[in-house]
Amino acid sequence: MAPLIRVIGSLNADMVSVTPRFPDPGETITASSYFTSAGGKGANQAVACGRLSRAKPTATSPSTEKDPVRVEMVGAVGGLDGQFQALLKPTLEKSGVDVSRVRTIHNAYTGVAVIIVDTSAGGENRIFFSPGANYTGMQPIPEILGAGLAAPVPDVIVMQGEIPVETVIGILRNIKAWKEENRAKGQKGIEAGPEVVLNPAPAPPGGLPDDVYDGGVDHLILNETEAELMIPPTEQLLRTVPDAEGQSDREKVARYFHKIGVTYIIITLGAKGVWYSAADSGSSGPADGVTRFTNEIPASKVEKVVDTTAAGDTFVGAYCVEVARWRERRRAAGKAGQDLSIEERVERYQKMMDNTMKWATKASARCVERQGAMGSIPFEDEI
Ligand SMILES: Nc1ncnc2c1ncn2[C@@H]1O[C@H](COP(=O)(O)OP(=O)(O)OP(=O)(O)O)[C@@H](O)[C@H]1O
Repeated sequence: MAPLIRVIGSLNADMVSVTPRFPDPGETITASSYFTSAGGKGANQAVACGRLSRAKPTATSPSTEKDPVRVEMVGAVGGLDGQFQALLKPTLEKSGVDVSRVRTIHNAYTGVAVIIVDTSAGGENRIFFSPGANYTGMQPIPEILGAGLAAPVPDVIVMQGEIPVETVIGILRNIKAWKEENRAKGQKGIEAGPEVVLNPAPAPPGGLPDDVYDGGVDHLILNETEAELMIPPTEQLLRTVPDAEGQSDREKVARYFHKIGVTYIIITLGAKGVWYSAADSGSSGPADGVTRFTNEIPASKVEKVVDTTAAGDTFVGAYCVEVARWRERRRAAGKAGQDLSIEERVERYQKMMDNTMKWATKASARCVERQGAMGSIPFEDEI
């Protein structure tokens, strides 16, 4: 059975008005164009996972993959509008995403991002996000908190910050408790539970409580702004990781999150590329006993930067597809490779991480060459 990725997050309708300038207070100006599109960080990342594990369907060949990575979306939409049926469902399904776990909240609206693009300011935008069902339908009730581990338990769980932070925390604590129980029963490595990828965008002010990370988050993907917002003030940070004194910002971030239990910390650097730090942190880490390794991978070459929206979501999707495939390979290998020396395992994991970063930077480079958000996310055969 192909590996399963479950994305738990937001679904939005993006309403985009393109204008020659932003209106002043009290002023009405006529937009030069308007369009709607499917959006939301959750839905974008689900679409990225779906597309980046499939070839683009064509009229003669609707699906070219026999057993591609399975992708599920968990989220909530409103019943007071037709946005899900008209906009989100068709796009998600055409990208290979199973939407049967998306709930409809009858007395709510689907989340909306009203986006104004100012053509005189080089396409700069202003965004007004109304969460709607992403909040009312994703409150931390037992059904939602159990969504991560609902059968069949996925290989990879992905979350972002556009649903209530209490829900994100509750889901992470449930996963952590479940994995701890499994480990106590002697289950190790991929048997102990899913890999959790957290992309805290937007970053919750003050970050998340420290206890959710160890066993709750295996992979943390942040851009530079989010990295800054997710760590405590320096004085407090240095109490947790005194050896980060005098280190660069990214080193501080990595040392801090490794210390509180995260195995992979990935900081995306926009046009500069990406930096990562990987460390041993138990069974889901590179390998028991492995020391830490870091690397910076430059951004992939771009013909012309057209629109960087959704570059981060494309990166996350590409990364998650690779994590799902690592697990598939590990499952297929069984006990093979377990007798490697620590040096051999480090070399193997470093190669795997570098290849994953190169693939994810290539995928996000294709996205920035195209106009739009969800529509600009490429399929696997377009990389
Ligand atoms: N101008 C660019 N040229 C090439 N690659 C880019 C460019 N901008 C972004 N990327 C790629 O996309 C990845 C993610 O970009 P970035 O760090 O801007 O994330 P982000 O802030 O989450 O993005 P966004 O919020 O715009 O979706 C980068 O690591 C890089 O590989």
